[in-house]
Amino acid sequence: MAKPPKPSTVKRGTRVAVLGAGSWGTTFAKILADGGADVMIWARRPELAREIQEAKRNSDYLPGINLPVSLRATSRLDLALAGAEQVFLAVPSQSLRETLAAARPHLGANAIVVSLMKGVEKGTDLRMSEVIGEALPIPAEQIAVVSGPNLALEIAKEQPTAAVVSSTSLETAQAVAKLASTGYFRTFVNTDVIGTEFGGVLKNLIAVAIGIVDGVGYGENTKASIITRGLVEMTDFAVAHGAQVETLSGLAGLGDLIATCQSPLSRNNTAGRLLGQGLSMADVTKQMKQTTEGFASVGPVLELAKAKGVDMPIVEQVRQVLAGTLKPADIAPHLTTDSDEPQGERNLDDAQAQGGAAVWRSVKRAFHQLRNGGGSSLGDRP
Ligand SMILES: NC(=O)c1ccc[n+]([C@@H]2O[C@H](COP(=O)([O-])OP(=O)(O)OC[C@H]3O[C@@H](n4cnc5c(N)ncnc54)[C@H](O)[C@@H]3O)[C@@H](O)[C@H]2O)c1
Ligand SMILES: O=P(O)(O)OC[C@H](O)CO
Repeated sequence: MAKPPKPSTVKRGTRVAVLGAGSWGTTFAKILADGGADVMIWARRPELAREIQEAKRNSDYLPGINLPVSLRATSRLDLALAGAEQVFLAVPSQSLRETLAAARPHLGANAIVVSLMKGVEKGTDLRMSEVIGEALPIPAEQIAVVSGPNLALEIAKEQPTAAVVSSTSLETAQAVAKLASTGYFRTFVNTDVIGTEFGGVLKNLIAVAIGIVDGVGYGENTKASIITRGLVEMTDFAVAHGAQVETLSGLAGLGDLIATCQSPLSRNNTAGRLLGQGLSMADVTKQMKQTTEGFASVGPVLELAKAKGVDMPIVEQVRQVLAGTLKPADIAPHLTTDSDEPQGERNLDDAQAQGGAAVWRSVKRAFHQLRNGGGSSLGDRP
């Protein structure tokens, strides 16, 4: 068990709101309350708000977890948002826009708005911070995102972990990180919002692939190959969209990839396993009681990849399994390439051709830094 949190007096009592009382919203509300903030969580369903407010429990999403006595809950957005200096969003990605439309009239002009979500909006292909920027009249400097190896139930049990808070404004990232830190939850900061968000989105898709091969009955070699090649896919994609290479090897990339691919607690991993066992996408969706972001993200991610000419064989095969056009057992033999010619493992020449000189320079810079043991100016830092 982690040491009890020692909240700093500076942040004690800061008013914050958490919108969304599923597994991650409730767990994050606990982190913030344990860190000393004055937290009100908004649940869409009044009966859930009542359970959290009165019993300090969320039995559907976090069975067996006692929530902090200081945590308050409501099903009224106006009450949740009144006076909130920081607002944390943890609804399913596809419902963010409607949640923001309802929240907008009650939001303070200076409030920092933080996405805890790991999805891309269908139809617009926008990241969550981009949806927030479109839907709310606030500058990018007031928007932040949190990502990392953060399986909610483990954290709710106070098993220690870490995360990254990212904002184009380092000051904003630090203000959020200060509130969202407690004895069992350590937050780092960076300014690479693109890399931090895409890390969380993309690892979900690789975790679905891992679940699929697990469900088929393949072993550790297959999974290790997919994780390793998956990280290459994630990195190529994110860098082509402007991310820093080092973010993808940090908590929001590799860290989250490991956690999600290894854990049966992961919904994406679990959903993949059901697919691998032969269930259709429709049956898996019916069976999953919680949000499986990977299913909704696969289309938008492949569209974004196509726009930048990035090859994503693993994600493409996940799409085919979801569509029912590829047998789960056939996912592994196709992992590397359509070509009969052997390729260099990192396919840097491909990355150069696909992503252009900027990608190539970025990759070379990261390797140079690694070889020289140098730190990165933009990687996760305390
Ligand atoms: N659970 C985790 O371990 C975890 C960790 C990190 C990030 N995330 C991310 O957090 C986000 C939320 O995930 P979660 O695990 O809390 O999901 P969840 O399924 O546990 O909970 C989602 C909550 O949103 C509510 N909801 C559903 N539709 C809604 C709508 N239209 N409007 C408002 N509320 C609605 C649900 O009632 C539920 O309370 C996802 O993007 C997920 O990737 C989850
Ligand atoms: O349960 P998943 O698959 O949505 O993953 C939860 C978190 O994103 C893990 O960091």
